[in-house]
Amino acid sequence: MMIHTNNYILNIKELWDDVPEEYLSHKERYENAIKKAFIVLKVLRQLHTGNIQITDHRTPTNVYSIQDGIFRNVNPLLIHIGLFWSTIAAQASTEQQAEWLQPDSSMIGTYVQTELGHGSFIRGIETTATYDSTTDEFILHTPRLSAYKWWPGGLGNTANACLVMAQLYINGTCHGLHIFLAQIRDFDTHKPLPGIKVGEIGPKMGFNTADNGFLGFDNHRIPRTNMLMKNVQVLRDGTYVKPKHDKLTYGSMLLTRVTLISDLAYQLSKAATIAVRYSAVRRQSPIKSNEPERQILDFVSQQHKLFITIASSHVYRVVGLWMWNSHKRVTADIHEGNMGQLPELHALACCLKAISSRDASALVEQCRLACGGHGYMMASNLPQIYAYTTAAVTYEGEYTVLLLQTARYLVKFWRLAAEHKPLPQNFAYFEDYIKKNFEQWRNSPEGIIEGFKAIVAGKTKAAYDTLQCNLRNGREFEEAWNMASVQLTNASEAYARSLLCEVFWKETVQLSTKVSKSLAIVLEQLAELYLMYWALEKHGDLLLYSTISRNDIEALQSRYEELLALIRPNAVGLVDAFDIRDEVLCSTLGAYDGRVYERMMEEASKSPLNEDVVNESFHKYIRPVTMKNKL
Ligand SMILES: CCCCC/C=C\C/C=C\C/C=C\C/C=C\C/C=C\CC/C=C/C(=O)SCCNC(=O)CCNC(=O)[C@H](O)C(C)(C)COP(=O)(O)OP(=O)(O)OC[C@H]1O[C@@H](n2cnc3c(N)ncnc32)[C@H](O)[C@@H]1OP(=O)(O)O
Ligand SMILES: Cc1cc2nc3c(=O)[nH]c(=O)nc-3n(C[C@H](O)[C@H](O)[C@H](O)COP(=O)(O)OP(=O)(O)OC[C@H]3O[C@@H](n4cnc5c(N)ncnc54)[C@H](O)[C@@H]3O)c2cc1C
Repeated sequence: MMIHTNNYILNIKELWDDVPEEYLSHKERYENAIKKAFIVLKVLRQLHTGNIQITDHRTPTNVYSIQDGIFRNVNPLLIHIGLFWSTIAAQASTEQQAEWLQPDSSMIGTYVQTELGHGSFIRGIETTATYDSTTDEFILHTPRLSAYKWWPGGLGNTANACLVMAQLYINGTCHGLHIFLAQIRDFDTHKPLPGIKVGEIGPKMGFNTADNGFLGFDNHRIPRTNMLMKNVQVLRDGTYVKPKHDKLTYGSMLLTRVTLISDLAYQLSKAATIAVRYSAVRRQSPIKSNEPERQILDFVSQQHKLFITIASSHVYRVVGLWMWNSHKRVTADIHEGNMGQLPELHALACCLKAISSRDASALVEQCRLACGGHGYMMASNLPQIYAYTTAAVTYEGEYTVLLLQTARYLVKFWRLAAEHKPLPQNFAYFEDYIKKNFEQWRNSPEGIIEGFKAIVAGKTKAAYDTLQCNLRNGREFEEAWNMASVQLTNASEAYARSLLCEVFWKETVQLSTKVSKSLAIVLEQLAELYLMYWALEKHGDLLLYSTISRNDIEALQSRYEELLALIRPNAVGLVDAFDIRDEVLCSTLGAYDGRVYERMMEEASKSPLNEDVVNESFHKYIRPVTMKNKL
């Protein structure tokens, strides 16, 4: 059968709710989501086996975006598809993949790493996998409460298998963290297997359809061949064959951090679409008293809140793709046994994941606030997008923790520069900074990019000097590092921003040569707006570390305001171009037809509190008090 994926899915009636999910209980929400997840999984399997074929492209990307509308929250199988499968594909041996990655497999899996006691510091994970050579098995064990796995998506009720991160012990020696496939529920009855304690962790700020769970093992045995063995092996006699790089086990986190950048671009495009369309419909007060009320999008302060969101969505789309291509390149190198590019990829992924999630959650919230009171309604969908987006600041590596990883990388290059040793080309500006080879400030995108590099150099130097000073004062390295950590994270943040500006500007200039003149103008305006916005936000840093002057900053401010005016006529077109269907956007404020007030009234009529003209609580509780002396 030939189908158009979106139309096909849109026509599956059971996937679309009559009652908005906010009115369901915690349990009903999960059950509703799981019903839909398995309808979608069936479609994906049919696509995979060729039983249905598609007429549109970019599937499963299409399926991924349309699921937003289906779930309004999170697909409970997101981790099964996004992390369980992908980790097996990346870290299991060819034989294991052939066995486990069957399209009709009974396994529904999840990625089980975080514990009650440890999330960020994964070397502290306490779950153990001890090799028993007499039976050729690993024994998975949870030694204490803090070692209980806690958080994995889909673990609570859905998964019957999981990839578990545990400390590997062979003959009393700990070999560190490794990943094991463990069945946790019976495939047929779905009851937890003996020695497994599993359940759901309860309601959260968002992700309420993801049935995040807890898991404990009581000496649970799995075959030796269930350790993921592509990069590292345990042989039958207990011989441990080391990986080529000891962080290859962390590969799934690296991949998800890279993928997330694009996902956050998509979340930003949804928030921008809602807030810009609403701002074009909403009129509130005239600008001149004798004129009619104006669209709130005409207020320059409103443009300041929204156009940066449109621009940022493009930044993260472009940079997400750039990182995806780097990941592909580095992974190919790793296959060839060359690990040389891995540290750089890790450093970039860490700071870009941290900053993209922080930007995205701040900008989604800014869009919500820009919609005034109506943005506070669940029916606007902005609260859900915020709750989803802000979680990304924490999961897959907490914000500060990841920035500190990138700081290690920056400090290494600063040390080389300080010791006048050769530097790679992309850090040549460290040497320029040390030699005080400062460029004359230019009020242009290229000038701003240079300015941001000066900030990176200046902040890395400041952090490095503090570190050295702490060391000279007799502190141990780790303690000295902790004392400098505010400055270290500042340096990483600046590094991420300079990368975002440079990659976005260069890619936009390149793209502009391939599109129509009129489109090129708008794309360059957006890119320039992004750079100007951040130059103004960071003007204090530019004053400290670059050759910018007060006059330059004033000129930047004028150009920024000019750009807002230039973008204004195209604002609605720009968000329409994100091409997000109403069924996916799920917003009374952001629908394409602009019927905001009609949709709000229609949604309000779905409230169960409007089912009875007089709610029974009036008779039970209100009337006895208010009418007490009058009856
Ligand atoms: C229905 C249709 C669906 C269709 C779906 C289709 C597609 C979907 C696909 C994808 C989905 C897209 C997006 C996903 C969207 C949403 C996600 C949804 C849910 C969220 C799920 C969340 C999951 C999780 O959170 S899993 C748990 C994650 N946990 C963490 O991230 C922990 C963070 N901590 C760490 O990573 C580490 O502890 C640490 C901080 C890196 C420190 O590690 P440690 O071993 O202590 O190392 P150090 O001593 O600090 O450093 C030593 C040395 O190693 C280097 N290093 C560290 N890590 C790495 C690495 N990964 N790679 C390379 N090198 C590394 C480090 O730099 C240092 O080097 P140096 O000594 O030279 O400096
Ligand atoms: C919605 C959601 C979904 C998730 N899904 C999964 C999943 O599917 N599988 C899974 O395994 N896990 C999952 N997680 C867990 C997630 O990966 C962890 O919560 C995350 O890695 C952060 O760890 P933590 O909670 O231990 O925070 P902590 O590390 O306890 O952080 C608390 C504070 O301490 C600070 N801090 C910690 N260490 C340092 C340090 N070294 N230096 C400076 N400051 C530090 C942090 O900056 C932060 O401010 C999920 C979490 C959420 C919220």
